Amino acid sequence: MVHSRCFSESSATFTSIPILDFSQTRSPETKSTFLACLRDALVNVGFFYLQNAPIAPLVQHAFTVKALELFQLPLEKKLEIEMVNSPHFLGYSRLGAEITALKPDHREQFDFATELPAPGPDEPLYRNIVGPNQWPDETATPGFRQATERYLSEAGDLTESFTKLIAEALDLPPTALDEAFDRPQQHKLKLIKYPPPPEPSEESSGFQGVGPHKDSGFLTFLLQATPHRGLEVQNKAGTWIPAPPLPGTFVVNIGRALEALTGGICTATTHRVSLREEDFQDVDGQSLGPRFSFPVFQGVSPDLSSARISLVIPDHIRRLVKDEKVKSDAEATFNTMFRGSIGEGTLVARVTSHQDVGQRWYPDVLAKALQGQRDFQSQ
Ligand SMILES: O=C(O)CCC(=O)C(=O)O
Ligand SMILES: [Fe+2]
Repeated sequence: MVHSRCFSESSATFTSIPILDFSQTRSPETKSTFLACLRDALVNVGFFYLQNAPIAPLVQHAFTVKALELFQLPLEKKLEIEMVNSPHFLGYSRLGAEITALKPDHREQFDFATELPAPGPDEPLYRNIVGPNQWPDETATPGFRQATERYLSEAGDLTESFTKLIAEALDLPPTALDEAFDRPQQHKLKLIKYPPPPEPSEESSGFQGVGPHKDSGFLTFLLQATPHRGLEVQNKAGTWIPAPPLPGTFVVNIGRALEALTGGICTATTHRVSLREEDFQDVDGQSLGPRFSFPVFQGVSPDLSSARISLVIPDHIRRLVKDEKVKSDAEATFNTMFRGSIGEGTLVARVTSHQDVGQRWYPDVLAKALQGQRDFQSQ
């Protein structure tokens, strides 16, 4: 079985991904069941499917249509908003431009975010992970910006409801995590296209959609917009568990910021997208075309550090956490970097993923990050 409704407790060596139903949060009788399932997913799995999320299907649909149109623009139009122009890591990344776990990802993507101004010159460098978007030419994609901002705004409201639910699932007051966020808070929306993998060959073997990684933010809300399989989640025994798209659901997962804030009680789980030829075909062997997925990464205040946050998590919740170390901890080199401020850790993660942006805007940070990676590997 690939996934399960939350009937019983999972363990850190989960073999299925729980399904939570957001509509249960609306009545006091069912909310406690929801919170129990959420608690289990937070401490053991780090991933769950969410049904009945309050993002209107029409808003999802309008955004998806516009997102697919955006990918159809000619390359020169996309390059007008190439990410390398932006010190805020927003804009277009060509196929293969992003690196995860030391290898290029076989995907093309656009990064957008809640529209906010760039930081002032006196603010810390890492605050530049927040800043204004590069929007595509409105005449080339009429209505794109509006549909995207609408979607991101509804997703932003959902992140706020979830922040309260997570606090409650940890038996904390609903507002306990509020201090982790800026007002307004910037969230990121990534539009991703994974073209079908090249014919298997010597060079293409080991092609990755996106390599094993943990997300940097608080929570991620992922819309799998096509029926392809490929997303996989690693349990603490190191086994990869598939997370295929379930119609009408989002895949929600915990990022490093939430893990750091809760001192590791909530677990940020490693995941990847594999590109297998068979995942790009339907049951009759017909091509499904490219895979599209749209994650929203819930941001936190870049100034936040685990040293500054005073969360006292009750003992009975702490006791739920089994002290199992994952056997292969992807990108473990980032672990120590999240001990400073989250903004600093995130900037290091970004320059390592987008080295062209790093080279242009943050050459010193990039040099240090690459040295850190080399030192880690030679240990
Ligand atoms: O495409 C997906 O399904 C997952 C993408 C992902 O994990 C990421 O971009 O962080
Ligand atoms: Fe991810």
